Amino acid sequence: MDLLKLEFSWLDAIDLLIVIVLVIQLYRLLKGSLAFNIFLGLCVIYAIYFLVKALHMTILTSILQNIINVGIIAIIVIFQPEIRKFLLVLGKKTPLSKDSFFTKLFLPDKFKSYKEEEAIINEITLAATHLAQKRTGALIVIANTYRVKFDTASSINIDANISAKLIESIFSKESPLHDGGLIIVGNKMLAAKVILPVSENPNLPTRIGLRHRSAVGITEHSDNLAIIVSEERGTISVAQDGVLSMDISPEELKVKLYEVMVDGIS
Ligand SMILES: Nc1ncnc2c1ncn2[C@@H]1O[C@H](COP(=O)(O)OP(=O)(O)OP(=O)(O)O)[C@@H](O)[C@H]1O
Repeated sequence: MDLLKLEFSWLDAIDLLIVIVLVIQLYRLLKGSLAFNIFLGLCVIYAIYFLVKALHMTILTSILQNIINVGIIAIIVIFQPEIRKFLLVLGKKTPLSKDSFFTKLFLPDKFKSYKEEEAIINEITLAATHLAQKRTGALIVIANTYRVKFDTASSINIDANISAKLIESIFSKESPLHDGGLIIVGNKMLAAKVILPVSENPNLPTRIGLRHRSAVGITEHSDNLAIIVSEERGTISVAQDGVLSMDISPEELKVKLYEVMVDGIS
């Protein structure tokens, strides 16, 4: 009997832990995005529903019950990109995902490739630092998958190795490729002059323009990291998960790039 009780309490603890982890993941995913406000609105509706139910207010309870029933479908439609991303994050943390501890343990040759990634990180950081010093605007997207979707109508395919000098020349004001974003996937620069989706998040600072807004936009529904060099202020910023971290140092940029390109954290 006691054993049964113990088992129950363990299960309860695990249950609670899983719920906490899921809520934290959900919070991290939605933080700073428009969906976060919708999420808060839904929490308020749920809270009111439980309150009126506890108070036995039958009419209000049945109205809210109906709203919640329809709301499940609405949630799936509204949060479709977030749900997709949430599942992606969960998949990444499984023991068989490509960046997991177990995979690295049994596939030690993954470690060998870090040298190449370190070199790439240094090149990108160097380029961003030089561009910031020269107050040359730039927008670089580090995409985590080859399936990255971007508008190809105006973009130019490059498929080149990553080098600081090439990145700097792409964004130099005389270059025909300097407008728009540069897409990097793995160890290649895939395309330049890419038009990115502009974020409609009303919580972004009003002083930022389209370069920063489109950097946020491309990270809102995908696993990308976007690096922005401000032409106006000569500073480096990054966008990730729809959140903009402004005016970071080259060292901080390096850490971000490590997280994305080596640790596979996003
Ligand atoms: N949708 C877009 N996708 C990619 N790049 C864009 C997009 N819209 C604008 N840009 C780039 O941003 C440049 C304009 O930047 P703008 O001054 O509006 O932004 P900002 O965030 O204030 O940046 P900065 O601090 O460098 O001035 C354009 O010349 C173009 O290169």
